[in-house]
Amino acid sequence: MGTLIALEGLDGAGKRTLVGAVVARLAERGLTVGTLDFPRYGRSVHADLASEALKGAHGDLADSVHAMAVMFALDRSGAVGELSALLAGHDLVILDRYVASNAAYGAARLHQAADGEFVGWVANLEFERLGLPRPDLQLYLDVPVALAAQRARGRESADASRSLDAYERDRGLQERTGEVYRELAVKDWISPWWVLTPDTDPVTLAENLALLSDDTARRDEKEHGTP
Ligand SMILES: Nc1ncnc2c1ncn2[C@@H]1O[C@H](COP(=O)(O)OP(=O)(O)O)[C@@H](O)[C@H]1O
Ligand SMILES: Cc1cn([C@H]2C[C@H](O)[C@@H](COP(=O)(O)OP(=O)(O)O)O2)c(=O)[nH]c1=O
Repeated sequence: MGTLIALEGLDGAGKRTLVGAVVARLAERGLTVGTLDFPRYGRSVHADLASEALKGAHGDLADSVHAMAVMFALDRSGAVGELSALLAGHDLVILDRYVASNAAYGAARLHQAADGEFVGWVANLEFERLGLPRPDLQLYLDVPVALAAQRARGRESADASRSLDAYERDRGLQERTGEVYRELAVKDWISPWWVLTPDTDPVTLAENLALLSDDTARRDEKEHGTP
């Protein structure tokens, strides 16, 4: 059973880039790593509907914080089998966004904090009702909003398919989302969190993740007799 790690952060924080670098370092160390990105655009009708709504389609769908969160949650629900298979076949599984994205963005839209009603509603919906696996570790890539926005804009001009959506255009929302993420990290919401800085070295991060994966494997062996 692999170690499940979720990487979180604002739009343009550099999540995708960091996952690529860390996976390469872990592979060099001989570890097997599975990856999955949420939302699963092009593979999940719920993810596509949410993305289209953020670009102005589907009437007032994007106006509803809860309806948008349900779309993203149903995308993940459709991936439960795929996640189980990834965990069964790899030492580590790294997710680019997971349940905490729903918690942070939704709470921020509602001007709530991490101890507010919305974050509890997300945990109940996704971990209890939909039965999604809890991550062993959550990483928050803590990048200043201005830097993340600059990177997201740079990506937009390099790739027309990555045009900015309603959340990415809303600087206030990005600021509040960052605050909720930091609060989730401080309270170790659902599982332990590590906060990463913009200059995080992928080599050191990979070393620490390899150590964590060893610990998890040893714990599983002790508890269940299987690595
Ligand atoms: N450490 C970094 N230094 C400079 N540019 C970066 C760094 N990380 C990412 N970028 C650039 O910033 C943009 C957004 O990065 P990306 O990994 O796609 O972010 P995210 O997945 O968090 O939205 C990309 O154009 C990427 O090349
Ligand atoms: C996965 C997920 C994303 N989001 C938000 C974060 C982003 O602003 C937006 C789109 O996700 P994102 O990963 O940024 O997709 P893109 O490749 O289009 O940049 O949806 C949620 O609100 N809840 C979720 O569960």
